[in-house]
Amino acid sequence: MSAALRTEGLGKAFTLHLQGGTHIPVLGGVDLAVHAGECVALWGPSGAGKSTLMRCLYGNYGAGAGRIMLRHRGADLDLATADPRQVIEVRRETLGYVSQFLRVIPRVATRDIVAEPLMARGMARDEALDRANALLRRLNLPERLHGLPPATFSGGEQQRVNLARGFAPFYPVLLLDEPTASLDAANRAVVLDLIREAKAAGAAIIGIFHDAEVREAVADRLFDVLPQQDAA
Ligand SMILES: Nc1ncnc2c1ncn2[C@@H]1O[C@H](COP(=O)(O)OP(=O)(O)OP(=O)(O)O)[C@@H](O)[C@H]1O
Repeated sequence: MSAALRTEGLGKAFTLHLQGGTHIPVLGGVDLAVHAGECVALWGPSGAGKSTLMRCLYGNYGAGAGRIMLRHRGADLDLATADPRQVIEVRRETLGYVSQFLRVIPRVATRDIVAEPLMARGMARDEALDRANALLRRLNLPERLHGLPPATFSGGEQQRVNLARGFAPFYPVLLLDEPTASLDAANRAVVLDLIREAKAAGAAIIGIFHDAEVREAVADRLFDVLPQQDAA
């Protein structure tokens, strides 16, 4: 069976235009393949490029080299060369991303932020809000907060809003950047269950998990991200 997501020779470097054009190679020759129902943990020292790889996979950073082949609508699509319209469609249907920090949309209530990706797929508003509230409850976010914009929420509360939004629809490929970093033990356990359920439903998951307990609980294998100076 073909991988849900695979990279071929993926490379990424940054050029610091304000620092005399300093060139920083971060990723080179990355060949990663993740299949349905498995969770791969990115592994490597601080600064190796794990978050950069995640952002390339989601299309937030353009790839400098190589291909990012995503199984989308039954065919392989190269995200490295996909046009913006395709990227929007891919993010709606196939590829989810729970980043470390919630990007707060001013004045939008928490339950609407969580329900939005469901409605984008055509779910009726009432049903989407029910699912949003249920997930927020499961993540122990107090009911009184569901109707408020999350701008003033604590770090852990915002992370749970982000998680509820990321797990609300089923994504065949899900990227998780430190999904439990700001959470207490009880909520960490809920997130582990959500990850296990997504895997059981067939999601291919790529994660950065600094917490060893979390990593050992959900990751099927590690993928080494090597600092470029070491890899050269
Ligand atoms: N937008 C950017 N512009 C310039 N350099 C960047 C940019 N983003 C990341 N880098 C550099 O790329 C390297 C890899 O950073 P990245 O955040 O991907 O590492 P990481 O493996 O996720 O680290 P950590 O485990 O500490 O979070 C670092 O040297 C960082 O300074």
